[in-house]
Amino acid sequence: MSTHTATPPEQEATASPGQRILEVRELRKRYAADGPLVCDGLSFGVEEGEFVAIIGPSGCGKSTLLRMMSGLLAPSSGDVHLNGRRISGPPPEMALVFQDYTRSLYPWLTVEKNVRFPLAGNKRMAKSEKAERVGQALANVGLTGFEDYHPGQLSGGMQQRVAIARALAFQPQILLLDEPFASVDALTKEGLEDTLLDVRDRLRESGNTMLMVTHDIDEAIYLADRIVILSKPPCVVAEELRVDLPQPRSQVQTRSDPEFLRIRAYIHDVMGLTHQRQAVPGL
Ligand SMILES: Nc1ncnc2c1ncn2[C@@H]1O[C@H](COP(=O)(O)OP(=O)(O)OP(=O)(O)O)[C@@H](O)[C@H]1O
Repeated sequence: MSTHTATPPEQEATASPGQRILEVRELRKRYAADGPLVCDGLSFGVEEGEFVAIIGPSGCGKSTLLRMMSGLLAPSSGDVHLNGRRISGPPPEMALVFQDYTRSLYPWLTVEKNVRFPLAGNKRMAKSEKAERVGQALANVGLTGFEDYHPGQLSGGMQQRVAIARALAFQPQILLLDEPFASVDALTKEGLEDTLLDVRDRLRESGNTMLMVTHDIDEAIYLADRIVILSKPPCVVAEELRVDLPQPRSQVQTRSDPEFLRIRAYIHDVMGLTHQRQAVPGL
């Protein structure tokens, strides 16, 4: 635990009262037997319906953790349980959205076919249900009317919305997002954050859970119900914080809420980012 001095935002020590669906237990990772330890015993849980953000310093192991949680990367020790079952490969209840949408979409397929792609192999699902899911997912991200476009005809932000729609059409119980908005400009990013919150509000009743890795502290506070802060490498969980900001969130009001600013100051302190700027002589 860090030796931070700021007061933690007032909160209860326990997580929200949903059912715990994902459990990370004592995860350790070395990429090579003689290589450095990247993760050193990470443990935390995620409740059904929560939006959890994972933040930490650059290179601390956030993507490594997410890949282990999605079953794409085997831990050196420890394990991840989803719905009480140990994950040993990508589980069917999970979908992923990555930072680099240019590599996650098929440029030769239309938007509609890109979003339908993960459902295509499901022989037991009726064509009409696939069409309904694709239509609903595109509506959820505000892309109705763009079904016949190709990714190259869309802006970067729209392409990332296609990638989110594709994950949603799959109707995952849990959606994992790895720095999904890191490659878009600041204004587009705000729009995408709000798209994600809208989607989340619409799916909240069905228990949809979201877990996002980001290096952007403000983004984590704006979006999440709870934040897991990782330490410098080899990473451990430095702190878990509940974010009790009013819903629905607003880019202007939420970000200027005194509680938002207090949480941000606290996280900076936990992460050792609180610097005092020195006056430069002569300026
Ligand atoms: N495939 C790999 N083989 C060997 N080392 C790796 C591999 N992938 C990541 N690493 C190392 O693991 C450490 C953590 O990397 P990771 O990408 O998980 O961090 P991160 O917190 O997501 O970084 P960033 O914030 O910069 O995106 C780094 O030192 C990185 O060099």
